[in-house]
Amino acid sequence: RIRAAAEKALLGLEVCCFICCCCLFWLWQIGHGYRRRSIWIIILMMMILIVQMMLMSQRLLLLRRCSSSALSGFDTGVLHSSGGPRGLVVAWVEPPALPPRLPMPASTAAAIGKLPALGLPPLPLAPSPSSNVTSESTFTSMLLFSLTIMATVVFHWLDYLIFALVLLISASIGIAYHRQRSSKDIFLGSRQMTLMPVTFSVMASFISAISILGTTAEVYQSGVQYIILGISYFLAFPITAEVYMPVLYRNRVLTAQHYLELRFSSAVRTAASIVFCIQMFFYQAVVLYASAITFQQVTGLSFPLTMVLTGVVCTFYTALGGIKAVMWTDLVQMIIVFVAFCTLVVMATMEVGGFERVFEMAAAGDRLNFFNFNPDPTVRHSFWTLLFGGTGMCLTIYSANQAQLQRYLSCSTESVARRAIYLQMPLTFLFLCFLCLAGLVIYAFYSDCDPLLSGDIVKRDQLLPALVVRLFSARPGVTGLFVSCIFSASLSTVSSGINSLSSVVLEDLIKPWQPNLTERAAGWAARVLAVVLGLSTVGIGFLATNLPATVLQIVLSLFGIVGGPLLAVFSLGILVPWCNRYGALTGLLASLATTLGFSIAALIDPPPPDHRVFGTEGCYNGTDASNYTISTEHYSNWTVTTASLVARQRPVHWLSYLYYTPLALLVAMATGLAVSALTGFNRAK
Ligand SMILES: O=C(O)CCCC[C@@H]1SC[C@@H]2NC(=O)N[C@@H]21
Repeated sequence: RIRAAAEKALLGLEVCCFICCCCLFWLWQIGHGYRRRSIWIIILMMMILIVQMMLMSQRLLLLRRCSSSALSGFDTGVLHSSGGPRGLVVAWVEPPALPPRLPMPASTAAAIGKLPALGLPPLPLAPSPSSNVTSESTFTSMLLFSLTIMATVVFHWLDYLIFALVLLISASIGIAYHRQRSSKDIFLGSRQMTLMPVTFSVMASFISAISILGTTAEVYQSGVQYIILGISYFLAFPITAEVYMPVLYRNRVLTAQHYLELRFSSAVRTAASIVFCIQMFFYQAVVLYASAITFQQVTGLSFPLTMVLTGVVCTFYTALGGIKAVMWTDLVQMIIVFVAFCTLVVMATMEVGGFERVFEMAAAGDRLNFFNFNPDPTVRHSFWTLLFGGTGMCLTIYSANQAQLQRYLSCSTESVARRAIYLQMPLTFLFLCFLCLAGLVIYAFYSDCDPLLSGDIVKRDQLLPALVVRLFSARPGVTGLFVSCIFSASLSTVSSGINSLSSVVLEDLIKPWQPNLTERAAGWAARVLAVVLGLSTVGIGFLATNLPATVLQIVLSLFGIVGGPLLAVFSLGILVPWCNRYGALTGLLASLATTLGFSIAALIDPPPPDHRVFGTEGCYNGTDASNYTISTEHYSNWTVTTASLVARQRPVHWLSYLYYTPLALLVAMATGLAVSALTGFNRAK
């Protein structure tokens, strides 16, 4: 313990010294004429520091595991130590396997067998030390959980190499584009961007660890019907390309909100900018959180460290290179994500017995449920909610979000922007198909023992990393590939988010009050803002540890609750020529109040989960049959509550979260038109 504390203190000291040196060096460089070589020195120092942090953090965790097993009286393994290249600890050897599983008592099996017939999820396993952690779902439990698995997962040098290469590529592109001077360069790449980077950047900006972890978890727990969302792409993207994008492009604005000032008033612009900032802040935080939990699970690095690492790397290249760096790194990162993820899915499919076996298991577990035509709007996912709600959700992302609109505005011509939207459409759909396949592979692997119920993981979002660790931890390079994929997906999203946030804060919130800001000063302000906003996002990311649902559902709800009203105000501007500034402002606020009201009501009185049955028969360790009795008692309360929820008349606030955007559109249109009529339509001054 003393050694661990000393190592920690040393690491802290090292990080502080490094940051101070970098700042001093940077200031000195600015004072003495900037030289490109100096950046490489900083990058090199950073790489050394990162590798050092990784090695030290692993050593710390092994030390901690060693001391905690000694303290708890369990002597579960043997720690082999030597002065090998990895530092203090070289290997952790597990004790002999537990005695074979005993058959489950017949009475217990019968009781458990009846549960699915009642439409209820199966029995959770007996409370074990790890499943106690499951129920906590707090930041502390995440840390505890990480401690239990960290020592068993050892990142091979090849994994580190792959990962370091990915980091190096992103950072170098940032450096290559560091010469952006004005805010127009930094935010719109001087309006010279070409088809390829724009296409991949449009795709990458909203495909992060959230889509990867969340979609796979969604398919695992509720089946493949989520793929219907892909059909909504074929509605939403053409609408974006033909209706929303041209209006914004032709107005030659620097931010999307600027259009709202031209069309309505500065008050509408300011209100919309604040709403956008709130949305993006929380979104970025969840993206960082999602990649950090994967990172922690696979590499063994601590959760706070991975949060800071992700945040710092993308803040660095965003602040340095502006949108050009962001878009070119997006291109590289998206290629890495695509290739790495598809390779992994195919490899995992082979590991679990091939495509046929995956689909067989999925069919047996009722996961091949493509079509649910139930028109009830309170059904979380049905064909209709996914199609219409999904179209609305995609429109909030692709038609009314500065992060995307910035990409269209940076194109050399309108036709490039339009072609980019159409080109990324099939690619995004293809990626969704791979995500759904990955969800089915997870199901095939865990169909007889749900890892959440068995206490192997603490959140559903950890299903995919858990599978990768189980299947590939012995194969050098594969886990590195997976982490690089998650990391690249998140870097591209967070960097786009930081760049768009700083553009909105500078152009829509600061410049109207400081109109005399010179171009050079604005360029520097943009960089400082990127650093401040990037680091603040890391701070907020720590709050994301207590989320009540999967990261995907949380973020898609956020897009509906906050992005829906934003889409509504753009739609009022573009589609409703009679709407005036009063109508637009009231429409925005009324729709925001409505979506917020619905979501708060759903949080207070949540709908019952619509998950399918999870397998547990394979998890029974059989050492103590009385565990089941304890669980049955514990479970009966839950059963009664859930059964009463299922039987209850479904209230309106159980509205599917995917319908928040259509709801916002309806409310904004109605109030916007009514208020415009009352205030004399466009005659109002
Ligand atoms: O991944 C994220 O950061 C947020 C989720 C955004 C969902 C959109 S819908 C279109 C595109 N396809 C996906 O699979 N994810 C994004």
